[in-house]
Amino acid sequence: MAVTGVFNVFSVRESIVAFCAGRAPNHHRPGFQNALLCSDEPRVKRQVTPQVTKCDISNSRQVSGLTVAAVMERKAGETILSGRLHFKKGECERMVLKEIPADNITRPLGRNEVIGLLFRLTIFGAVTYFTIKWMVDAIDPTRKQKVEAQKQAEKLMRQIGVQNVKLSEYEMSIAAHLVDPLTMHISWRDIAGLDEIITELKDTVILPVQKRYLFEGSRLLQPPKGVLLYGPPGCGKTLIAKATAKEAGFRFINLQPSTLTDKWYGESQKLAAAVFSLAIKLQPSIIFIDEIDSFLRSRSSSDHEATAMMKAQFMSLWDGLETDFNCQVIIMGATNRPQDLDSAILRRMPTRFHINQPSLKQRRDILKLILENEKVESAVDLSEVAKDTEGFSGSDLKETCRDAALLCVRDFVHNNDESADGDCIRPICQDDLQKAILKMKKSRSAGMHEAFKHLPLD
Ligand SMILES: Nc1ncnc2c1ncn2[C@@H]1O[C@H](COP(=O)(O)OP(=O)(O)OP(=O)(O)O)[C@@H](O)[C@H]1O
Repeated sequence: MAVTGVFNVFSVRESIVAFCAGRAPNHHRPGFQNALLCSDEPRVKRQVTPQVTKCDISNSRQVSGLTVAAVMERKAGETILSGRLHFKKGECERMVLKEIPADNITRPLGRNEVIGLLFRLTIFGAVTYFTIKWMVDAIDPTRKQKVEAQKQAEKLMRQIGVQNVKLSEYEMSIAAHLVDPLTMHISWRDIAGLDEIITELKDTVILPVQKRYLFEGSRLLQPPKGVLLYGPPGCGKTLIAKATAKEAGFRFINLQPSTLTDKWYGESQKLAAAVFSLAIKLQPSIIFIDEIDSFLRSRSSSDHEATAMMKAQFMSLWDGLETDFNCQVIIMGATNRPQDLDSAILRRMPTRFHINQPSLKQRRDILKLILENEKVESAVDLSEVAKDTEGFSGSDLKETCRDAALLCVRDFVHNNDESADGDCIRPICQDDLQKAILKMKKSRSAGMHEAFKHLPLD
């Protein structure tokens, strides 16, 4: 077996020693010394010349596999010999030595050497960086989720016609929550009984963005950067936010607070920053945060450090929007519990709309809208239904109408041939609506706990 090695060998005056790289000359291995001309014997000394081609090394196994940088100095300060030694078992096969002027060792590095060194360092750095990144990616439990989000985001960006906008990895994961305007069919027409709020929203939020030229000269008349919709559940807050985005032509980022809670330290802050940078890149845009109280509730000492930092960062990024007068990004929050919101957040949401339980007239309007395209008997008195649905939210009214319509289908299925034409389903009558109202009242009074009491727990 041939053993190839490059060795450091140097002589101090008349004695020649060999050493492994990184070892002091006098700490070399004995075997190495024997093999590598590291003796004061005249025979060996003679061999350390460029002319020597053969050398007996009985102990070569000790250096097997060792590669050592080689410098050989015959007489201190005079000439330096460097060479590559090739060993076969037991003997030195070839020894090529060439003379290097001593200056070459002490002179500063040349331009090409520096470039070469930098090149090697760059390659080494890049390889290290990508290896570490690959390892971190491999052990990241949310990686699959991130890849999915990225694909979804790319698809949505194409759908909303956003091109040539470069997004970071974090912005991509937020972009997955963009709402495709094509799938957003909500308009003002789909909201009943909230005309006053809609008019106010149009004037305070949409107008300053749509007719910017009217407001350009004034800092006072800028669109609000924060809008809060508050009121009981199911009364149309989300509906209003979506319709605002649709009617104003804003891009709509439906931000789920859970998106910002990442296991990895520091990731949440990067994601929070990405929400704002993405919204700015896509402006005019609305960042909609449903149940904003769950995310930006009053800060307390029991808050996790990462959560507290993320909240603080969210607020400071929000302030950034406030100071940029050309920025067309609005944060719209919806909550059922405004009292739980952090006061610093409330201050940033000066434009507030209270969307309360619908009044009698509002309920009538909502019922009319919900049943607009359904088959309803002409004798149905919606005012009567509105009276009987005191305390119902818009969502309850919708559910009631759905139940009434289902009663018609059920009747049809039980009393008729299923293969018959769907046109035979009878229209909704007053009685259906009354039954549905009763059912809804029952489930409302029972409450959630009662409703789930009898469900098995597993
Ligand atoms: N004013 C309304 N006009 C028409 N439909 C309404 C109205 N209010 C509520 N609805 C119906 O109720 C559903 C739920 O409304 P929405 O999601 O906007 O309520 P929300 O106030 O955001 O509720 P939550 O606080 O639980 O999120 C809507 O999809 C819609 O069908």
